[in-house]
Amino acid sequence: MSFNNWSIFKKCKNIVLTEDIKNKLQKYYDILIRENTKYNLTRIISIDDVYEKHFLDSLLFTEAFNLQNQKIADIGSGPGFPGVVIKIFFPNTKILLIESNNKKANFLRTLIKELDLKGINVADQRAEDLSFQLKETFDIVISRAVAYLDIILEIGVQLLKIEGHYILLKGPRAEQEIIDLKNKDLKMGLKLENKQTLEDTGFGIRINLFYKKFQSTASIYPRSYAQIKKESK
Ligand SMILES: C[S@@+](CC[C@H](N)C(=O)[O-])C[C@H]1O[C@@H](n2cnc3c(N)ncnc32)[C@H](O)[C@@H]1O
Repeated sequence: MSFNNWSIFKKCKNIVLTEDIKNKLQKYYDILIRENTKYNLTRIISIDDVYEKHFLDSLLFTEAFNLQNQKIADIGSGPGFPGVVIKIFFPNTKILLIESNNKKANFLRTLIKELDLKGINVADQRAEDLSFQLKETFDIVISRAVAYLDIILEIGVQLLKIEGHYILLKGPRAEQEIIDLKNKDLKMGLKLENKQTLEDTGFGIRINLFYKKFQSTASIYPRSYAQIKKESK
C-alpha cells in the first residue's frame, strides 16, 4: 500500500519533501505495520492516519521552532515519534531515543538499521535514570504523549543544557497541566516561552509547549519516580 495524499505536508512550510524522504516514510510505515503485532506499537494503522496523526503530527512543532543540527533527546519514543521522524526530515540533527521498554527499544534499533539512519541512537533506560550521566548534554529535550506535564518536565530537565529548549507535544489538557504545575517549572529553571495551538486532526486539539532552561536545575531533581508521581495531579 502506498501513500498519495502528500498535500497534508503543506502545513509544514519549512520542510522539503524529497524522493528520499518519501521512500523512507514508506519504508517506516511498512516496518511499523510488519512489527506492530509483535511489539504492540500503535492502534493507528491505516496508511492515511499514520502519515497524518503520527508522521505529520511529529513535525508540526517545527513551524514554531527552528530545527537545524541540534542535539536532541526524545523521551519515551515508543514507535519512534517524534524522534525518528525528526531524523528523517532533519538529517543534521543528532538524536538519542530514550525508551524504557526493552521491546520497543529493540524495535527502534531495527527501524534505525533498516532505514539506514546515522547519528541516531537508542537508550533502553528510564530518562530520569540518565539525568546525571547525561547532565546538560542536549540542546533540545522533546517528548510526545508520555506523562503529565509536571512529571515529564522533572524526568527530563537535567538532560537539558542551560539555554536549551524543552518541547512537549501535548493534547487539549495542556492548559490545565500548566495550571497544575504551580510554578514547578520555574523552580526547576524552566520558563514557558511559547505555545502553539494546532487544529484537531482527530485526537483533539494539539498544543505544543516550548520551555527554555534559564538556569541550571537544583540537584534534588529528579526525585524518585514514586515521589514525583505521588505529588502529581
Ligand atoms: C504512550 S507512549 C508514546 C510513544 C510516542 N512518544 C508517541 O508519541 O507515540 C509512551 C512511551 O514512553 C515510554 N516511557 C514512559 N516513561 C518513560 C521514562 N521515564 N523514560 C523513558 N521512556 C518512558 C513508554 O515505554 C512508552 O513507550
